[in-house]
Amino acid sequence: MTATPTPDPLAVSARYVVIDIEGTTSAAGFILGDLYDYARPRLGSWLDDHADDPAIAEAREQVIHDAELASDATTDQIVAVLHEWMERDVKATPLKTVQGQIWAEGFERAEISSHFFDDVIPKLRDWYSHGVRFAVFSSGSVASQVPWFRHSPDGDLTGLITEFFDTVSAGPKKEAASYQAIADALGSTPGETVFFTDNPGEVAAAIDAGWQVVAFSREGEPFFEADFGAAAVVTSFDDVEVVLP
Ligand SMILES: CSCCC(=O)C(=O)COP(=O)(O)O
Ligand SMILES: [Mg+2]
Repeated sequence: MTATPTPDPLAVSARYVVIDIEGTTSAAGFILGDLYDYARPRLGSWLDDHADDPAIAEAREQVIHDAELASDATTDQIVAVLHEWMERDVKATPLKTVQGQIWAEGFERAEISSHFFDDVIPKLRDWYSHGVRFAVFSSGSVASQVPWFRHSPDGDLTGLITEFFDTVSAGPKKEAASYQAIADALGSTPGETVFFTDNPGEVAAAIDAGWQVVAFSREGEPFFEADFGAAAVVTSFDDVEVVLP
């Protein structure tokens, strides 16, 4: 019997691997299920109880602006917009700010936990042990990214992550300038930095910034078998081998 040859892993030479979360390290269904279900009924009271927090006040103003609500819009009106964005998984920064604070409290209370595909954590640990360093760039706010990695099913992973970036600290994920800002913050060059993501728009922006990109096409995820343009496409972290330059 002839054995089916195992394709060689995709070889990537990089100092920094910057990772997206939803669709790349973790299932969209888990985030849109467990996490969204946790946030949805808590949005209104969170907005009211934290009205003095400048980040929440700004989020409120941004929703009013983006959804063209009246300047004196009620909390219920704002929550209706947030619910509608959640329905469509719109990656709007004000939504991510409010969700992120709610989730951070949920993780702290052990009422929610995170999810990683089986192939992810062993590879993060292996590459880290060989000197590769990691950063996160997600639409989810840094306030939620940190506990997401701290409360993984395999323990605290935050020691593996050099820095966390979101759309507030780095900028929109579909703009090349955001990737330049991240490389600058990491003290890395675009050429020695690789972005792992599932989103074709993010693939294009990172390539525009001169980064290496690995596109994740995972079965069951929103961008499975999408057109990833010039990027190398894989289905799992097991399909990749990252080595230092
Ligand atoms: C930190 S868990 C919540 C992640 C989230 O809200 C999100 O929108 C993730 O989107 P990504 O940019 O990682 O695809
Ligand atoms: Mg994603």
